[in-house]
Order: sequence, then structure tokens, then C-alpha cells
Amino acid sequence: MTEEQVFSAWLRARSEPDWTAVVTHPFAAEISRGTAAMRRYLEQDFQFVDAFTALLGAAVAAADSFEARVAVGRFLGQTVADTERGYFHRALAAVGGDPAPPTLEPVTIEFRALMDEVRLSQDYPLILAVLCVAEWTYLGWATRIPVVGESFVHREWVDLHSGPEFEAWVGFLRRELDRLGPELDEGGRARVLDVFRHATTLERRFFDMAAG
Ligand SMILES: Cc1ncc(CN)c(N)n1
Repeated sequence: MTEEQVFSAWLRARSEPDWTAVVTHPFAAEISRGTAAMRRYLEQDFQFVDAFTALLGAAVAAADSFEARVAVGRFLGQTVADTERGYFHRALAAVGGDPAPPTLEPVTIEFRALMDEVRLSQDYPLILAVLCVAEWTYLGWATRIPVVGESFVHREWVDLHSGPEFEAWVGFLRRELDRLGPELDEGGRARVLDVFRHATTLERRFFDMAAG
């Protein structure tokens, strides 16, 4: 099977032009240069990460193998609950951000609703679809940008979403979709595509919101 034939590549190809718009988004370039207005982005993204963490927990519960539960559980415990949590606390303090902002942007509300919906479905391929979009698009922009700014707020955010460990995590999510896709019937594949596309559109709108 060629790269283009695997399920994850099929999903990504059908999520254009939004996919390319996310990984080439001007706000991502702003993050890399360290000139972006990060406060609103980080405040809203901390609310995203809360629902995303719950979704990772659902993936542990819904996965169909011990090895998959371990891979997701390890990422949840070591990266999100440790490195990423620490980053958010330090970065929000540095930019004067509110960890519990009074207002959630419409795109934040919609993204959280999508994550809650697939979490409650306990449908592993649907859960994987959202996780894969969120991580693969971030790997996409974070590995494209050549130079990062001096501030840890920008540098660590790029580091968190690039490098061999993050690549391996995205590779795992893709392989899980590639393994499960051929086992789904047409309706099942269409549902995964629907969620994948919706999440990609929300990623684009999230960056649009951050860019102001
Ligand atoms: C909106 C969004 N999408 C993805 C990621 C990467 N976990 C994030 N932090 N925020």
C-alpha cells in the first residue's frame, strides 16, 4: 500500500484546503518568530487542552489493545500532565494570562463540544480522528518554521510540537487510523471523515481567532 492509499492520508487529502491553511497559517509563523500576541491564544488553548486531556483518557478506555492504551496513557501522563501542564502554568503567568478566562471564544466552545461528543461516543476511530488532526496539524506547522523567537513562551511551544518524540506520537495515531480504517464499513469511514474534516476546520478557525 502506498503512502497515498493509507487511511490517514486519505482523510487528510479530503480535508483540504483547510489542512494546508492550518499548517501554513500566518499565526503559526508569528509563534515561531516570537512576535505573536500569545495571551488570548494561550488562554483559549488551555481550555482546549482540558477537553483534549479528557479525550486522551477516553482513548485509553476505548482502545482495542493493551499496547495502544499504553501508548496513549504514556503520552497523557508524561507529556500532557507533566511537560505541557508545566508549560501552560509558566507561559500564562509570563504573558499575564487568565487560566480560567471569563469568556470562551465561539471556536473554543465548538471544539470542546466536538471533543465531548466523540469522548461520550466511546468510539475509538472517532476519538483517534480528533486526536490525529490536533497533533498532526501541529507537527505540520511546527516542523515547517525555520527560526523561533527568544522567549520560552514561543520556543517551548514549538519544541513541544516537533522533534522525534512528537513525530513518533503522530506516527502512532496515524498507524492506528491506518489499521482500523480498512476494517470499517462505508458508513464508518464516512463518520471518521466527517469528524476529521470538522476538526481540521476548527483548527483553522482557532488560528484565525488567535490572529485576531
Ligand atoms: C487548538 C489546538 N490544537 C492542537 C493542539 C496540540 N495539542 C493544541 N494545543 N491546540
